[in-house]
Amino acid sequence: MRPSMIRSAESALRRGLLRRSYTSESPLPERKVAILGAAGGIGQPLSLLMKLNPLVSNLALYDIAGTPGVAADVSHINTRAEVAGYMTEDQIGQALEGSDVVIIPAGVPRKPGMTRDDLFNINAGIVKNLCVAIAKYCPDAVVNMISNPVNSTVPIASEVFKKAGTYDEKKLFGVTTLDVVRARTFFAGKSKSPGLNLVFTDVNVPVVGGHAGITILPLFSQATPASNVALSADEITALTKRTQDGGTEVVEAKAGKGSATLSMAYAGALFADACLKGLNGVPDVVECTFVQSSITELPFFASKVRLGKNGVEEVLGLGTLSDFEKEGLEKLKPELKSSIEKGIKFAKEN
Ligand SMILES: NC(=O)c1ccc[n+]([C@@H]2O[C@H](COP(=O)([O-])OP(=O)(O)OC[C@H]3O[C@@H](n4cnc5c(N)ncnc54)[C@H](O)[C@@H]3O)[C@@H](O)[C@H]2O)c1
Ligand SMILES: O=C(O)C[C@H](O)C(=O)O
Repeated sequence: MRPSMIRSAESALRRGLLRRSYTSESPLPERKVAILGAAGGIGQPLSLLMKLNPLVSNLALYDIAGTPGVAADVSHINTRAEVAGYMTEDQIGQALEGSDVVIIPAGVPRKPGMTRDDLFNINAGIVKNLCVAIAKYCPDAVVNMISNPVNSTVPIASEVFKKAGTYDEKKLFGVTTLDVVRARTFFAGKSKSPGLNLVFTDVNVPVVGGHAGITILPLFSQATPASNVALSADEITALTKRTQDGGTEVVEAKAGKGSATLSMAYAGALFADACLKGLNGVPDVVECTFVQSSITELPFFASKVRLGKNGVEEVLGLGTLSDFEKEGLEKLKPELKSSIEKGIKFAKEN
């Protein structure tokens, strides 16, 4: 199908989304999306948002607890996707079989005072087992890894897939979209300053590196639309720090009740939608994401990536960096390298 046909079908469906159900006459391709960890804080709103996405024809919701209720609830929404819930481990094969995209928000979230790396001991094993099942039941699927620490869970997944002989570096993505969403919001928030008038939904800011503390490097020098008033060095430093600490800001505000769930579900849905568009042949779909990369000396790195019919079509370069960003890039490398190596070591030894 031509990309223009897909775009107009999508737009027609979006316009009618809340008024009528999808009919089988639509030219959109069949696409199955599986969410692993679907009954959790992220999983539930993400399941809702994927049910609203007209590109999804089948939605498989898997969790070790609570999925029947979430699946029954979401399934009553009159949109295209057929919903099925799966709970016990012997059902994971049914959940995964035929999936085009698998989204993984399974695992424990942070509490105040913890780093994302403190989640490694529990989440590494969860992610490893889920990836073993993906390699077995849907080896060709595009994988969107949300579970933290992303800087290590993506390398774990790559090693599991290598061991199984199914690794395709074009199909494994660490989801860093929430960093981009935050950078956009905080940058556009500057419109409250005299002389700036940025519309939140028009703003874009690339965020590169990884997904933890200083490894999150927003490139405000490349923000679009460019503001007509240069931000001061102090303002850029403050915006950068707020983006890097965005997760911690939410963890502290939730005071022991978890980390970002609603904004993450929004970000996860945006990224999955971009992957589906790429698979469907829509041209010029570009998102920042943590992938196998050769744009720095590190084997995995988040940068702008062009998405296509086979997943990654092109890993785009970093562009021109300011001196402040160059310094941030050098500072983040040791931490990111050690998180990547920790994940690889775990997967090799377990
Ligand atoms: N990438 C990001 O930007 C980002 C943002 C926010 C949160 N996160 C991470 O996402 C993860 C989930 O966060 P949350 O707030 O939804 O946590 P949560 O505790 O609310 O939900 C996690 C869900 O995973 C399920 N689960 C646990 N083990 C499982 C398994 N083996 N198979 C299937 N499901 C399993 C649990 O039953 C639970 O429903 C955390 O690791 C968190 O740090 C990442
Ligand atoms: O901060 C966390 O622990 C969750 C997530 O990685 C986030 O950025 O919100």
